[in-house]
Order: sequence, then C-alpha cells, then structure tokens
Amino acid sequence: MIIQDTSIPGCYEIVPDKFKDKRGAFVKIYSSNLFESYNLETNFIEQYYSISHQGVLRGLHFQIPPSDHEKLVYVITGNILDAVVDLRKGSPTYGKYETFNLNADTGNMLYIPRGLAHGFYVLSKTAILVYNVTSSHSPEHDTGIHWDSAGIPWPTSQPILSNRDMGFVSLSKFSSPFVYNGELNS
Ligand SMILES: Cc1cn([C@H]2C[C@H](O)[C@@H](COP(=O)(O)OP(=O)(O)O[C@H]3O[C@@H](C)C(=O)[C@@H](O)[C@H]3O)O2)c(=O)[nH]c1=O
Repeated sequence: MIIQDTSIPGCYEIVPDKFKDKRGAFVKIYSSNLFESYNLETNFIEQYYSISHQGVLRGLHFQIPPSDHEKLVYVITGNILDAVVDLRKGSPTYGKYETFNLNADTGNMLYIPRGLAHGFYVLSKTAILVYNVTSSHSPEHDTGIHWDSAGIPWPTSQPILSNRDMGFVSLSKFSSPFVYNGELNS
C-alpha cells in the first residue's frame, strides 16, 4: 500500500497492493498500523456506500463542526471523477480543488481530511463508492457547496443531481467554519 501526497495538504491518494491470480484478486484496503505511521486518523466509526448511474454527480459535501470528519473513499465497481475543494481558512490551497480518477481496477483510495468538500461524477455505467468516516452522520451539520462553483472541470454541464445538491450556495458565498491547523498529517 502506497500513501501519496496530493496538491492539497493532508489529503492523500492511497494505492493498495492488488494480488491477482487465476481466481481473481485480493486487495487490502486498510491497515491501522500504516495509517498511524502517517499520522492519519484511524477511528473510522461509520461506513456506507452509494450506488450511482452514469452521469450522476454527488456533492460537493462535508459536515461542519462539531460533526466534521475525515473520509476514506474508494470505488469497488466502476470509474469516477472524484473531486475535493479545500475550505480551510488559512490553508495554502484554500478555495482550490483537485480531481482524481478513482476506479475499481486500481482500487486507488482517497483520504480526505476534515475541512474539504467532496464530490464525484460517474464515468462508468454504474459506480459503487465506499466511505469510511470518523464521525457519525449528523443531518443538521451535513451540508455542501454548489457543485459548479469551484472551477472543477466536470465532464458535463448537465449532470444528474439531487434536489438538495442543486440548491447549495456557491463557494464564493459560503462562510467557512473550517480553519487550517498546519500539516497535522505529514
Ligand atoms: C451521508 C448519509 C446519508 N444518509 C441518508 C440521508 C438521505 O436520506 C440519504 C441520501 O443522502 P445524500 O443524498 O446526502 O447522499 P449523497 O449525496 O450520496 O451524500 C454523499 O455524497 C458524497 C459526495 C459524500 O462525500 C458523502 O459524505 C455523502 O455526503 O441517505 C444517512 O442516513 N447517513 C449518512 O451518513
């Protein structure tokens, strides 16, 4: 398993070892020992997954304090364009985004620190995205910014969206409660 820096401090792309043989493949997706050695959070307390059709865009989501959390995400079916936006005031990459192709073939994962908005667009016929998060779902703290307000080069201007996602404020109108605390995880 390789943990790689991204352009956004505290956000990592993780490439697991994939052992292929005549039966198929074996992939280890989490090691608390390795995560601890990189000072990454290990107290993942909720797990969930979504199933999405091609052309769906979910995001850009986050939970605000005190229910903010880290996310570890990976695709087990399909191929997505995943995106994060740094909302941490004082961060060297405040307001900036980065995109990643997450797919079931490589099994690459994204570790998303608290204070980043997250979303994705489904490139394949179907995509299943698995999440591990470090705090419980809190509907009153679960919010977002508008998917098309951060400059992310999405593959289409007309994705399939939830009503909730259509109504979020733009990044420029969002008053961020997140503060950058340095590179805690480096
Ligand atoms: C996230 C979440 C949703 N729900 C419920 C609320 C709602 O009825 C239903 C679907 O929720 P949503 O429409 O918010 O699902 P979705 O748009 O897929 O939300 C997800 O989007 C991506 C981009 C993320 O980063 C995730 O953390 C999460 O916010 O599931 C839970 O019960 N627990 C949870 O942890």
